[in-house]
Amino acid sequence: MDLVFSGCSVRYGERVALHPLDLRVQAHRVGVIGLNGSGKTTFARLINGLTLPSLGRVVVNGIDTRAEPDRVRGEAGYVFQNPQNQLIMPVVADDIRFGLKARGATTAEAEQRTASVLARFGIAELAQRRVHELSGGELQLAAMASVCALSPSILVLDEPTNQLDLSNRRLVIKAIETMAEDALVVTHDLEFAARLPRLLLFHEGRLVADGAPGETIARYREIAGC
Ligand SMILES: Nc1ncnc2c1ncn2[C@@H]1O[C@H](COP(=O)(O)OP(=O)(O)OP(=O)(O)O)[C@@H](O)[C@H]1O
Repeated sequence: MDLVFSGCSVRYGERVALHPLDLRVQAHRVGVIGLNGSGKTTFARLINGLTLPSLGRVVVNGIDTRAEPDRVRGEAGYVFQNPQNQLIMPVVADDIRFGLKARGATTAEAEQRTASVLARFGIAELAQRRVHELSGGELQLAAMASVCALSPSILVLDEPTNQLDLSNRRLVIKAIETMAEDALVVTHDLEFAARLPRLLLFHEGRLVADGAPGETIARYREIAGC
């Protein structure tokens, strides 16, 4: 991925969620850590134009998020913190097909790509399952499959291991670590963060560290006082 943030800030009324940020991220994998409310999700949402900067600009693989919102959504897929809010159809395979057809796939293409992405994430048996009956890990994998079906170059994942048991957590981490797409992961899971090559640390809406996991997590522990 090649992300360029230039003088980029986000305000919600009087509240500054992100102070002016100048940053370039050229990486295959990057993690984002920080305390609750530090600006991680705000930062992540800028990448596919879900949030637009109040000032400045964000350019993702050469695409300006404000100028070309549709293109940037195709380039960067976003997996939400609560995947049950993301899967809008009641049945897993229908949700994936729906997304593909909404982007112009024929019925045959949608069938083929749905089967292939479910197989890729090892969840072919979930095709006909009802979304609201899935476990947390199954839901997370289904949401990732649904986004990857649309062939983004970058996947932005907001707390993908949140509330997963050890076994589902391992499955989801493996899926992220082995995917060909670039991935930017917002996480409170420091064991997982430590496996990523580069971490960004946010504090009170500012980027306060950017580097290898050891030093960045150490800085985070100082900030958190533990
Ligand atoms: N839509 C919104 N309207 C008003 N304030 C918002 C909105 N979204 C976020 N904020 C505020 O912006 C700040 C940063 O929020 P953000 O969600 O980016 O933090 P975060 O680091 O992702 O937190 P968490 O770890 O709790 O998910 C917080 O003070 C939050 O209350």
